[in-house]
Amino acid sequence: MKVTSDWKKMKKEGEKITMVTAYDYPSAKQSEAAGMDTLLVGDSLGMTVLGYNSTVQVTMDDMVHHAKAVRRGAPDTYIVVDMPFGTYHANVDDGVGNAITLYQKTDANAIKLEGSECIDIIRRAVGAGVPVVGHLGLTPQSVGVTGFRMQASDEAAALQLIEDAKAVEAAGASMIVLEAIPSDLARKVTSVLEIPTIGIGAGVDVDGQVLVYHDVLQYGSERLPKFVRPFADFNTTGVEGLKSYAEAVKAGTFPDASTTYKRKVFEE
Ligand SMILES: Nc1nc(=O)c2c([nH]1)NC[C@@H]1CN(c3ccc(C(=O)N[C@@H](CCC(=O)O)C(=O)O)cc3)CN21
Ligand SMILES: CC(C)C(=O)C(=O)O
Ligand SMILES: [Mg+2]
Repeated sequence: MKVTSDWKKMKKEGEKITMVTAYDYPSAKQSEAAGMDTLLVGDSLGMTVLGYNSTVQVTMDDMVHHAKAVRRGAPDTYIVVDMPFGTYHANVDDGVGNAITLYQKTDANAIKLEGSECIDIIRRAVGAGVPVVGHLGLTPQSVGVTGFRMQASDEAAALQLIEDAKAVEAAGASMIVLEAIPSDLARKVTSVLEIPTIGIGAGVDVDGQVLVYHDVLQYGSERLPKFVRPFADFNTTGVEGLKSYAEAVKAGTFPDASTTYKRKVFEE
């Protein structure tokens, strides 16, 4: 299993970092079997597995519940877990307390929080021994303010994002997720930081990539963000499998001898 200090080393050696979200025992098991460098228990689980229209409804209890299942499915993989909306903005003390609670209850390797408002929380959480991952650009917990669209598209916003990234690094973060930003900005941020950048909709000139499990496999998610390339089609194969099952039941061909207990309990 990777440890927090490996991320900077991989960046230095130019080895790309692979990350995918995982939300439960089977997605974690598959991702570990696929050899992912790291898993993200993303608050996107609110949308992909709970059916909400944003991540804003996701609670601390939801994150703990799912992250514990992911740890059971991927005991030997570095796991990052998202701090959910509303658990780190009221004040610094509660934010640090919630970071510690989430880390301790889930046995994750790091927590992730969105934006540059929370520099003090990052510094104190890292000081308390909790590895932290930052997240800049499109920060979905602010969907009501920004919408789900590309961020930092003018020069002033791009320069601000570079300053924010430096501040997140200086506060002690060990990686930064860059979501939905122009690729030349992502390249610039990547070149000025020592910690790796993990892109999602940030182009190829970053230190690693993350995608949502359900987008990679086309599992339930219908409208894919622009930056997704699907690598399998479980929407099709899954529905085909279920249809075949229903047809076999209707036709009386399932169950058959091989799926039926043979023991007789009544005299003929
Ligand atoms: N399944 C899934 N995949 C994700 O990558 C993801 C989630 N869910 N939920 C949380 C956020 C939301 N994300 C998104 C969603 C859409 C765009 C997107 O490509 N939007 C279009 C249109 C935006 C508009 O309305 O103008 C774009 O071209 O930017 C980007 C990120 C990324 N995250
Ligand atoms: C898309 C990634 C970066 C995320 O934060 C999530 O899945 O919640
Ligand atoms: Mg998230």
